[in-house]
Amino acid sequence: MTDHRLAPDVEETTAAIASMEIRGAATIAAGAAEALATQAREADADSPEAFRASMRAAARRLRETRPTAVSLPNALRYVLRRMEGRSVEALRESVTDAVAEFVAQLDRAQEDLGQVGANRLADGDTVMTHCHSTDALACIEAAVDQGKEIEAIVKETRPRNQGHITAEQLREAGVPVTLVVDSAARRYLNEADHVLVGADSIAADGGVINKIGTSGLAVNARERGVPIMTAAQTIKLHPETLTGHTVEIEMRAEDEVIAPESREQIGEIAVENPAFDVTPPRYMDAIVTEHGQFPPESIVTLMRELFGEGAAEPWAEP
Ligand SMILES: O=C(COP(=O)(O)O)[C@H](O)[C@H](O)COP(=O)(O)O
Repeated sequence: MTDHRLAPDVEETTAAIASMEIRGAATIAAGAAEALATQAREADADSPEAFRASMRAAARRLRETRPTAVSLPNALRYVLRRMEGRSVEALRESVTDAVAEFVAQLDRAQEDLGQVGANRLADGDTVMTHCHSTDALACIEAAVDQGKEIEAIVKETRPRNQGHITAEQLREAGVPVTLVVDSAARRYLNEADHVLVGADSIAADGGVINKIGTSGLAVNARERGVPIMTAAQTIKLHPETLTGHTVEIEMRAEDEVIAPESREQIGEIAVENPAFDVTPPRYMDAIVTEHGQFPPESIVTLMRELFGEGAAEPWAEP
C-alpha cells in the first residue's frame, strides 16, 4: 500500500456512512474511529511522515460523508490529536490505543447519561420519541433496568422511518410501543409525560440539531406542557459554534420523499429533503449528558471546558 492508499475498511465505512447503513451520530463516530484503527494497522508506510499523511487522508475521506453530526469530526480529532511517536510502529500503536480509548469512552458516556436521563423518568411514564437515538434509548433502558414501567409513543420519522428501529429496540427492552405517523404527534402528546430525542450536534447557544421534525415536536410539546429533553453525550457538542459558525444541515436525495414514478405523474414540482433541523434552546427543557443535565443555555460552559482548544482540522494537509 502506498502512503495515501486507503485501507478497504476505510472505503467501506465511508460508503456505509454515506448510504446510512451506519447512521446515528454515536454509531457514525464509533465507525469512523474504528476505520482509522484499521487504516493504522494496514498502512505500510515506510516513514513516520508517510504514515501521518495516510492517516490524514483516511480522516479526510471519512469526514466528507455526512455534514451534520459533529461526532464524526470530533471522533477524527480525538484520534489524530493522540497520534504520536517517532517511528511508524509507535505511531500505529498510538492510533490504535486512541481508538480503543475513544470507543470505550463512548460506551461509558452513553451508560452514564442513561442513568442521568432515567432519573428524569418516573414509574408509569409514557415517553414520546423521534427518530432513532442510541443516547435516548439508553435513558429509557436504564429506567427499565431501575424497575420502572415505561411506555413509548414512537414517531415513525419520515422519510426514512428510523422510528421503526426505535420501536423494535424498545419492544426488545420490554417497553410497550405505540407507533404513530409524524403528523399524529400533537394529538398523542396528550398521552405523553416526556418527549425524549437525541442530537447530531449541539450549538454553543444550546440549539439542538437533530432529525428533521424535532423542532416542530418541541414547539408542540411546549404548547402542551410536556417536558422535552435531549440525550446527547458530549461528543455531540459542536466546537466551531463557539466562534459563531453555524451547523450545516444535510440535504438528502429527493427520491427519499417521493418515488420517481409518482413524481413524474405529478409533473413539474420542487422537492426538498433536509435531514435535520435546529430546535432553539427556549423550547428544550434539558440536555442530558454523561456529565449531568444542563439547561440548554448553560451548555456553552461545558463546551468551553471540553472543547476550549477549538476546532482544529488535524486531517488537513500541512
Ligand atoms: O437524528 C438522528 C439520526 O439521524 P440519521 O438517521 O439521519 O443518522 C439521531 O437522533 C441522532 O443522530 C442521535 O443518535 P445517537 O444518540 O445514536 O447518537
